[in-house]
Amino acid sequence: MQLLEDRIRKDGKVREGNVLKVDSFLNHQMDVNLFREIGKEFQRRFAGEEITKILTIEASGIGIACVVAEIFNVPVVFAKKTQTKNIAGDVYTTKVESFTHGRVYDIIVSKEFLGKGDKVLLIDDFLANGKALEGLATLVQDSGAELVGAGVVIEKGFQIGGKLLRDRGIHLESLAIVDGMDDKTGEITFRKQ
Ligand SMILES: O=P(O)(O)OC[C@H]1O[C@H](OP(=O)(O)OP(=O)(O)O)[C@H](O)[C@@H]1O
Ligand SMILES: O=c1[nH]c(=O)c2nc[nH]c2[nH]1
Repeated sequence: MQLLEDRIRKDGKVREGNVLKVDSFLNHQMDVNLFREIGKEFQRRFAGEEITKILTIEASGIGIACVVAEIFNVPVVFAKKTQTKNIAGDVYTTKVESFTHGRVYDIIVSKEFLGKGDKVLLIDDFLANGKALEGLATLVQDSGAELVGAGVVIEKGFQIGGKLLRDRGIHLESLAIVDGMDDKTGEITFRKQ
C-alpha cells in the first residue's frame, strides 16, 4: 500500500534489535485518517469473504482493529494480556511471548465473545515472529469459530512470522512488508507486492 509505505519512509525510525518505531502515527499517537485508508484496503483485500467478527490483541492492535471493524460493520474483540476480576471464569487462553515487552503473557478471551458460528478476521499492527497472531489463531480454533484470515499493517518480512502463518495456510494480508532495515543508515526496503 503506497500511502502506508510513504508514511513509514517519512516518519518511521529504525532502532536496534529489529525494531521499527512508528509510534507517531500507528501505535502510540494514531493517525485515524490513515487508519481509515488502511481499513478500506483490508476491505478490498478480503472482499468476498464473510466476516462476522474482528479479533485483535491488546494493546497496539486495538486502535486499528476498531477502525477496521467499523468499516466491516462487525464487533471487535481484543484478547487481554492480564487476568482481571471482571473477566474471571469461562475463558479461552493461550501463551503469547510479547515482542516488545520481552515476556510471556497468558492471553485470554471470554467464551461469551467468541465461539462456533463466528467467522473471524485477525487484525494487528505488526507481524514479527508471529507469536501474537499464532496465539489469536489458537484461541479461534479452541472456540470452534472459523478463521477467515489475518490482516496486519506492517510485516517485518525478514522475521519468521509471515512464513509460519502462510505455511499454516492462513490467508495473510500485510499492507507493507519490510524486507530489510538498517539501524545505522535508517534505510528501509519494502517487498514489491
Ligand atoms: O509477531 P510478533 O512477534 O508476535 O510481534 C507482533 C506483536 O508485537 C506487538 O505487541 P507487543 O506485545 O510487543 O506490544 P503491545 O502491548 O504494544 O501490543 C504488536 O502489537 C503485535 O501484537
Ligand atoms: O512498534 C513496533 N515495532 C516493531 O518493530 C515491532 N515488532 C513487533 N511489534 C512491534 N512494534
